[in-house]
Amino acid sequence: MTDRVDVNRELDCKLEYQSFSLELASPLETAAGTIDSRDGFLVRIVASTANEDEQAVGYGEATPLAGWTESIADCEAALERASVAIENGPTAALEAVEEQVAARHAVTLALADLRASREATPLYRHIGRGPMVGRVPVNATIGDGTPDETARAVSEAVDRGFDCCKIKVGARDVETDIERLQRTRTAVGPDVELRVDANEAWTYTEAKTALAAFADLDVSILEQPLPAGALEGHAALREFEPGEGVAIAIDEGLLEHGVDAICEAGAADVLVLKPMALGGIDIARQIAAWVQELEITPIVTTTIDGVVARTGAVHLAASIPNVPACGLATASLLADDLGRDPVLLEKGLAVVPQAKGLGVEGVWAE
Ligand SMILES: O=C(O)CCC(=O)C1=CC=C[C@@H](O)[C@@H]1C(=O)O
Ligand SMILES: [Mg+2]
Repeated sequence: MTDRVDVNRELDCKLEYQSFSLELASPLETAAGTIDSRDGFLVRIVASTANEDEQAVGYGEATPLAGWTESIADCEAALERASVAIENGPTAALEAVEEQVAARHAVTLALADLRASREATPLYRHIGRGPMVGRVPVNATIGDGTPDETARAVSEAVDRGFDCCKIKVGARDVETDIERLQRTRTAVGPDVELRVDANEAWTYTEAKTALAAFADLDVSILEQPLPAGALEGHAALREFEPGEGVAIAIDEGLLEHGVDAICEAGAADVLVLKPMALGGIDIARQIAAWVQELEITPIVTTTIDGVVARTGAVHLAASIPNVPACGLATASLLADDLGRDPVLLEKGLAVVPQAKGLGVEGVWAE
């Protein structure tokens, strides 16, 4: 992506940030704990350009998540440094947030939004230079629950038009998780794609038990069954015959090991890309292009973010050729948001904004 290098086009940039706190509509229960609110920073970069009458604005979002990114305090300190450094141009601002992934996500997104807006191009075409894309497929995200609650939640998502659902597992014993998936498969029939995400909860033995049962239930993807460190274990699960047909996805492990080590170990069929945790949509996009060449499938997900980061992730997904259903339908998990959502959901598809830049408006509190 050109943005990683050519960052000094704007003159007289100003970077400001505002803090926010968003409650979830109902807490998302996972094996790694409960997510009940999302606190972070909305970033705005305003640039004057060589043409004196012209002013361009870009928005970014830094929404740290414990265990995935820097802390809120470190994120704020990085944004504060960037707000000073930007007097010396965008490169200096980027250097100030280089080590803090959520802060870097916000600054790079704001710059990309600003530049795409000035080009009068939707963000996904600015970053990908690819064809027009109208929609990207998305999955519903279903938290932990009893077998009954799970079957009901998935059925409701299917009624809302989703044909792919990702279910959180690993918070209960493996037998109960298998029962949850059995009950769900019976309720929704064979045509709905079911994925599961264990968030590192299982031992190798537990993962094998689950995998064999999930193969019988036509589960398509098992995400991060083992601790992030267990690359060899994930590689062995890919070869485990009773689990054939279930793809193994790495999520947390990508942050710990990087792409090279995962490929070398043969640990993944699928990589989950969270731009907030990776340091920006530019980095996530580079990883997507790289792993597609190695026949690993990239999937984009949010970290349950506000509308600015979520829409950035939708543009990222739209810039990746043949991307499968992505974890981008997370707006409804929030009770409140930073502004109006420009991304409509239609029958399990996110409608990609075609306005210039991100296409997010009215988020800045004056
Ligand atoms: O992928 C999705 O459907 C939505 C995003 C999602 O599941 C997650 C977001 C943030 C933290 C995690 O618990 C979780 C994940 O592990 O993928
Ligand atoms: Mg995951």
